[in-house]
Amino acid sequence: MIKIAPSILSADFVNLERDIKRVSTADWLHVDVMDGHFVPNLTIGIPVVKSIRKCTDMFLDVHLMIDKPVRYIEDFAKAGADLLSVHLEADGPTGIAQALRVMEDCGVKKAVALRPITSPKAILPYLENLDMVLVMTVEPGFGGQSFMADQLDTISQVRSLIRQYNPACRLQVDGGINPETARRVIAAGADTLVAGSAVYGAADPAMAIAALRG
Ligand SMILES: O=C(CO)[C@@H](O)[C@H](O)COP(=O)(O)O
Ligand SMILES: [Fe+2]
Repeated sequence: MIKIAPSILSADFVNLERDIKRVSTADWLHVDVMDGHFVPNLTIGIPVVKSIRKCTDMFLDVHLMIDKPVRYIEDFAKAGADLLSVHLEADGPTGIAQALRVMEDCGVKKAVALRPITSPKAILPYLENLDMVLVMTVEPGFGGQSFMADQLDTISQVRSLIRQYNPACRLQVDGGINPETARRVIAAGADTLVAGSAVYGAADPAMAIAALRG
């Protein structure tokens, strides 16, 4: 079952509540948190997630593009995140394992994310314990970038590891997703699609969400 997660990075932040309601036909809401260190951009943090939680019942999928994320897992969980993704490049193996343990203790779903450069095999130490793997199909940091087709092979490899070690784990892709790239990533094994500009750049976001489902 394909899930669509519009990224509010492409929403109008002055009218965030209105823009969240405009994507209510989607399955999840994707929230991009950037710290200006792990990626060269600053976006939103804990207080905004807390406010979003008050204005929607949608599943909040929070993509943490921050260094040493273990420091903030509990805060994001308390703010109302349903799922947290931590980048494997954002800390050493001990820090990542700790972050996943805190997620478990807080009762949020657990995901790891991969930059395009990172080998699919890097997920192996964690895979059996994950709810989702996020494969980036652009360099993290900004919305509106072009899809990196060479990531299709990474998606296929992650899908085969998931099949082998944890078939219930979801496979999310993020970056440059539109109806055409959606078709290609689904064929490669993705089941959860993030889309920012393709949804919020459309005159009718509900139609754009339907188009992504194929
Ligand atoms: O995590 C990120 C960017 O780092 C994404 O979630 C983007 O916000 C997706 O935007 P589009 O590529 O769909 O415009
Ligand atoms: Fe994202």
